[in-house]
Formats: sequence, C-alpha cells, structure tokens
Amino acid sequence: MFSLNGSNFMNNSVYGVSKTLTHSAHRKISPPPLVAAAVSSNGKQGDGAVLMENTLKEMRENAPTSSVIEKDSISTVDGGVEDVYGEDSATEDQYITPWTVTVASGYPLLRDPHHNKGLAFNEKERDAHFLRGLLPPVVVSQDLQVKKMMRNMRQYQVPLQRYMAMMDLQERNERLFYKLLIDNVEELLPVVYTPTVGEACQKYGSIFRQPQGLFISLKEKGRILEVLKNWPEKKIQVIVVTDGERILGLGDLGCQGMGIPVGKLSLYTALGGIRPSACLPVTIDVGTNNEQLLNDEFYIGLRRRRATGQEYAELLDEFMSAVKQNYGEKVLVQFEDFANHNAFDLLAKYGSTHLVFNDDIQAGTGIAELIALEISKQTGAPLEETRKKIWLVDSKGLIVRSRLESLQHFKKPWAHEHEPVKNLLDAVNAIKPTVLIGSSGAGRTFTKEVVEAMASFNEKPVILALSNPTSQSECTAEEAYKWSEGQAVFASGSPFSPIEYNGKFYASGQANNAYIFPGLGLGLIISGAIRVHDDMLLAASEALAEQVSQENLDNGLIYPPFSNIRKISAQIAARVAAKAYELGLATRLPQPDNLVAYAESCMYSPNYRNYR
Ligand SMILES: NC(=O)C1=CN([C@@H]2O[C@H](COP(=O)(O)OP(=O)(O)OC[C@H]3O[C@@H](n4cnc5c(N)ncnc54)[C@H](OP(=O)(O)O)[C@@H]3O)[C@@H](O)[C@H]2O)C=CC1
Ligand SMILES: CC(=O)C(=O)O
Ligand SMILES: [Mg+2]
Repeated sequence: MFSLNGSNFMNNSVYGVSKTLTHSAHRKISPPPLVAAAVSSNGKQGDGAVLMENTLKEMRENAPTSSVIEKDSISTVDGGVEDVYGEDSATEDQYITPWTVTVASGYPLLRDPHHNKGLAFNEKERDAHFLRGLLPPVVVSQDLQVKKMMRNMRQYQVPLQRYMAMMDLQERNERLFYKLLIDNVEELLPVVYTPTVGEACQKYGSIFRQPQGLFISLKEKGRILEVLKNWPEKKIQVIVVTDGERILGLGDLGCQGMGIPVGKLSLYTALGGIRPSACLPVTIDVGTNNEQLLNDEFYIGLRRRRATGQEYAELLDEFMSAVKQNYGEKVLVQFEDFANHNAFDLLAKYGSTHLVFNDDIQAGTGIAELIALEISKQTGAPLEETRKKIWLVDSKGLIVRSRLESLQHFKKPWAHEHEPVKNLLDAVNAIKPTVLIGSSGAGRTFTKEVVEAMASFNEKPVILALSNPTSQSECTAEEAYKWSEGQAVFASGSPFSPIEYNGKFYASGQANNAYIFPGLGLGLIISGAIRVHDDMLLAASEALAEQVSQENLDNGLIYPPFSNIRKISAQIAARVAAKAYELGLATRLPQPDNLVAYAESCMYSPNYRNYR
C-alpha cells in the first residue's frame, strides 16, 4: 500500500561506518560491515548503495589493520583523536579521501537532522545508540522541546533572526522543526514564509550557512541528471523550482531565490503532510540582472547577466527531461516565482508532458480565468460571457479592446469594449466593481481615493491586496478598514495583525496560495495523477470555500483560519483526487472509498519515532 506517512527506516537496520564511531562508540572496532545500505527514506537500498560499497572497498584497502585501530581507539594525550586516515597530516597538495559517513548511532546520530531527537532520546535509545555521555542526563518530551523553542523564538525581536533560528532548527532536528511549525502555524507561517522569507532571500548571501536544496546553474549544463543524483533522497514526489527572476514582489533575486522553494516545500510538509524526504527545492541559476547582487561580494550565484532565448530554454528543457528520467512521470513540479515572460511559456510547454503547475500565474491572471470558469460552471453561461464580468488593469491602465494589438497574449482575452482609462482610480469609478484584487507587486496602489470609491458603491467592498511581501501590499489592513469606514471585507497576501477601528476589532484574512498548493499536491500524489487540470484547481478552491464557516463570514473573514490547515488540506486533497479519478488522470487504483480519510492517513506526522 502506498503510504506517505513517515519512514520505516530504523537506525539498527542500517550499518554505518564513521571515523567518529570508531573512536566514540566501539573501543574495539569490528570490521566494517560487508553490506552497506544507502540510507533512503524507506530504508531500502537506493542507487547510492553502489557508491557506498565502493567507498567501503576503498576504505578497507586504505584502512589500517585492526591492531592499529585498537591503538587508535585510545585518545591521545591532548584529548584529540589520532589521525587514522592521514587527513590532518596530509599536506595541502596531497589528496585525501572524503569519507562517506552514514548514520548508525552515537555522535553522527545527533548530527543527522532526519533522526536527531536531542534531549528527547530516552534511556534505552541512549544505550542502544551509543549516546551515553553525549547528552546531559535529562530526558525531555518533544512537547517540552516545542515549548522551549517557542519561548526562545519569541525572544528574538528581529523577524530575520527568527527565520534563521527556524532554518537552524530544520538543519538540526527536522521533526522538531515540523512539530513547531504545525503546532504554531499562525505564528510561524510569517517567519518561514511571506513576509520574512522575502527579506531572507534579499540577504541570502550574507546569512548563508548550510546549503539547502539543489542549485542547478549554467555550469551544470549537460550534466543535470548527474546533479539530481547527488541529492541524497531518491524518492522525490514534489519539486518546487524557481529561476529567481520574480521573487514575491521583490523582483530579480537570482540564485538567492532559493529561500522560496525551501519555504514552499516546508509548507507542503507542514500544511499538506508530504514527507520532507519526498520534497526537493531547486533553484535554476541562469544569472541575474540585479546590479546590486552582481556587485555584492557575498552574492552566491553566477555573476553574469541572465541567459535568455535558446540558452535559457535548453537548460530548462534539460532540467525537465532529467526530472522525468530520474523520478518518473508522477513527480509534481511546481514552477515558482518565474517572471511571467517565461512562466506562461514554461507552463504551456510542459503542461502536456509533465505533472506541472504554477501557483503564481494560475493564481495571477489565472485568478481572472478561474473566476470566469467558476461563474461559467455555476451559471451555465459561456466562458466568453463570464470573462466580460472581469476587468483587468495593468501599468498602462484598463485593458480594453483598442489596446488588443499591443497586449501580451495572456491579457488578450480580457480586452473588453470600453474607452481607454489610464489609471486605477478612474477604472474603479468607471467599472464600479464589487471586488478589487491586487496582484501588481507594486505597494500602496490601493490609495485612499480608490478604497473610498469602492466603499461608495458597495455596502461591503471586497478588497484583496495579494502582493507580497508586506512592503508590496496594495494597502494595509488598517488603511482598508479606515478608508472604507469599517465596510471592507479585506484579505492580504501577507498577514496583518487585527486592527481596532472606532472601538471595534477587525481581523483580516490571508489570501495566499499556501491555502491551496499543499492540499493540491497531496491530492495529486495520493491519486497518482499524471497531469494537472484546471478543474482540479477549481475543485481545490471549492473545497477551501466550503471550509469557511458562517461564523467566519459574520466576522468578515472569507478564509478559514490557518490553524485548521491540515484538515483543510485533507479536504482539498480529497476533492482534487476525486477530480483526478473522474477525469481519468489518476493512476493509483482502485480509488479509495473515503478519500478524506485516506488523505489524512497519508499525511506525515512530525512526532518522534521510537528507535530499536
Ligand atoms: N497572495 C498570493 O498568493 C500571491 C501573491 N502574488 C504576488 O503578486 C504580485 C505580482 O506577481 P505577478 O503577477 O507574478 O507579477 P507580474 O510582474 O507578472 O505582474 C504584475 C502586473 O501588475 C501590473 N502592474 C504593475 N504596477 C502596476 C500599477 N502601479 N498599477 C496597475 N498595474 C500594475 C503589471 O503591469 P504590466 O503588465 O503593464 O507591467 C503586471 O500586469 C507579487 O507581489 C507576488 O508576491 C503572486 C502569486 C500569489
Ligand atoms: C505567495 C506567492 O507565491 C507569491 O507571492 O509569489
Ligand atoms: Mg510565488
């Protein structure tokens, strides 16, 4: 049976060979095990086993005899360890072997984020896994660890410090990281995701400590399959990939965009229950046109201007082919934060050959298309008619018929008959919309006059300021409520704290694709879907809308609280999976009777596992 739930991997089933183990765990070392299992998430032998066996062979040939090892196991006078493999004594021009270390127990176990439990290792585990003395005597529960981490986290005044503390935790103790995130999702989402992740990407070069995710640059052209094989996990189910050209509303951050796939995938796990080992963050580095980064001595990416045209297309094509070759037909690839001059082409090109979607454009101009599709579905009116209910404004003003020739192709369906209107305020006054959605990436474009106009012809104007991070929000929650005199139903891409206006509290919602993609991804995976269809996105939106209670609506909230997100994701996953079966795009047969229960049963739990 297919299961996403945790891993079967137990430390005892994996033999590890490490120099540290030689010294700290076994005073008399037994010969290296004859069979080395490459550590894969399910405990089975992966491709890496071959590499591991080669390393062992090499190690045996180079290793000292057992008598030397016995001598070696005695600490030297100054408390250090003897240089068994000659690494320390080798001069800089001599070659040394980068020994492969797999985790079995002892010190490396404490350094392995996938299995480390810190002070939560119990007495039995401390004995069985050579941890005695490596930890102070106290044994604590995971809940107490969460409590302590949250207390520490709240002491940081600067959001970026919280982000770095969370990233450190992810690198140190993965399950604790996810437990923290799941149990405190409303408080920590703004830390690992928007808005703080935006600042982290801007400063990624300076705060860079441990590499996260896979960096594929033009240097790797012709070798991308090899690069994918360097990634330690073999059973990848979701890839989030960016080329860093449109990071939130912050523009081109080049290679430093990596924070986004890392953050999105942590939400796939925390919010959607996809196993962390099944997630692969990727940044494609084709250069950057950001002069500031090109001149920044700490910039981590290629120091060249962006590749375009054929050079760009070939790299992306090699990547997409390698992904399919390495992980199969059913790996989900989410394109993230590509500039729209590439995003639409990539989606069109790979939509029919790969399991791909783009949560920006399928929720950007895509928002308009999905709303039109949904109205058409609910009313039976033709799509061409329902599109006419939706008007778009770009940097040049209202999108109208007379501009048709000069419009990018994705704007053309929205060019309706109307005289030209140059700015948003005039457009709002001319169209008198009931809902105003901002995804301009340009902060403060919903001015006082615009909000007042919305409030003048709507009892409850719906105002959605989707642009991220907070600095790019079209208006703040306070502005929306104040300028509309408390009438607005407001939600924003990055969260705002509740606002007090005229003695009343207004809590706004977070209109963010994070509600959708984790559940969508889970639904695609549990059904074994081979393509993403627009109807699946609609099914996901409908499932989300059904989670909004009357109480939420009465409080002016058009989104359910994030605190229920795992239940919401299971509902979304079930609806997406059902749609995949209905459309004949599901390959995991037979269809489970109860898709919600099945989705829930597949979700990763961050609770610690017991080790034999
Ligand atoms: N909340 C969420 O879940 C999501 C939020 N976003 C956010 O949306 C923002 C935009 O992303 P994306 O659509 O990919 O960006 P793009 O740059 O592709 O598109 C921005 C659009 O806004 C228009 N625009 C820019 N400035 C103005 C202005 N002053 N007045 C009117 N229109 C303007 C541009 O016009 P022109 O074409 O003429 O240049 C363009 O059509 C980002 O901040 C991103 O973070 C994105 C995805 C999901
Ligand atoms: C939320 C998101 O995907 C964005 O702002 O780009
Ligand atoms: Mg995005």
